[in-house]
Amino acid sequence: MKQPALIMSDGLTKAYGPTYALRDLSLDVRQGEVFGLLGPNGSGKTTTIRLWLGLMRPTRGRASIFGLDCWRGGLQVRRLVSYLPGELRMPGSLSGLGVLKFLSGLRDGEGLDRAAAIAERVMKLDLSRKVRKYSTGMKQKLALAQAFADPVDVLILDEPTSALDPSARLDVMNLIREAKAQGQTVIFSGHVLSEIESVCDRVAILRRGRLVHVEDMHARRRLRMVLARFAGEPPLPFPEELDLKVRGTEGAALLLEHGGELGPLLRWLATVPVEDLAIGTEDLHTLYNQFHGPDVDVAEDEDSAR
Ligand SMILES: Nc1ncnc2c1ncn2[C@@H]1O[C@H](COP(=O)(O)OP(=O)(O)OP(=O)(O)O)[C@@H](O)[C@H]1O
Repeated sequence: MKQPALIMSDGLTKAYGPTYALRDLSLDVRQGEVFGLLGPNGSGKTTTIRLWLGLMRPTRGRASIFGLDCWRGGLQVRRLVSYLPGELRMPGSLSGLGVLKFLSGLRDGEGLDRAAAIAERVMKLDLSRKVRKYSTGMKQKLALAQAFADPVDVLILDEPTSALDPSARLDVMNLIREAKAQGQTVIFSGHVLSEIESVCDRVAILRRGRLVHVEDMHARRRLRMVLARFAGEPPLPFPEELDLKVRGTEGAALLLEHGGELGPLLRWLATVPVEDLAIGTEDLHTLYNQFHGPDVDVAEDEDSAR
């Protein structure tokens, strides 16, 4: 069953003079899902997040979260949502624990024990050290510990792993899975496709301020790519019940997309003259490259805001 929409955006637009940072975003995020925002630098991810948090006023359109208008109800929205900004500023004179006390104090101290536990046990931080002596990655870990501990239903994380080493990245993916298991909705932006692939329920791809694609990752994980070289002509048309489509050719082989069950496909393959066969999955890179690969013509996006 589809979850109800938690965040609704309708024609959401932000322009700076003649430049669109975001244009006509109509997109819903459902309650309880892990939602990824993907796109190259400057594609509008942070703008989307800041509009959803009511940190800036839309030029046109609107967004709501929990039914509250994100801009007019911004203060309330920010009480209900935990936000990890892409650029962190922390008072360097405080210790790690001091920062957690300060941040959790904004929510009446709730979440401090959990934040300290995540920071020490998962992120392996020394909370007695002054934050000015923390590395960039350590500061990001500290802020993440607080974000995951906040007693809220929604987490919005702007590039949460940008400064982290590979093992800390895995820890963050596990914390996102735990958050989802507890019923929280998690939205995060990023550039590491494998991370997004591993945890997201759905992914939105942005290009130059426009939403160009939304992918259901569950359907994608079920999708199989079949590379088959047939003796003679390929046995077209394929039986309808197989859910098999031709994606293209690779040399003498056909590249097929298969969305159905494996059993019927294998049984059918045993009845046709296949000379060579490979079955695999398709990673998110292939999809991303359809919108951002070297062959993509972006000239059609070059509109002015006026
Ligand atoms: N204050 C501003 N004034 C003018 N243009 C801005 C301003 N803030 C953002 N922009 C522009 O809006 C566009 C979208 O920026 P945004 O920060 O949303 O991108 P992003 O996808 O988050 O990028 P990154 O991956 O680098 O964080 C960019 O072209 C950027 O230059």
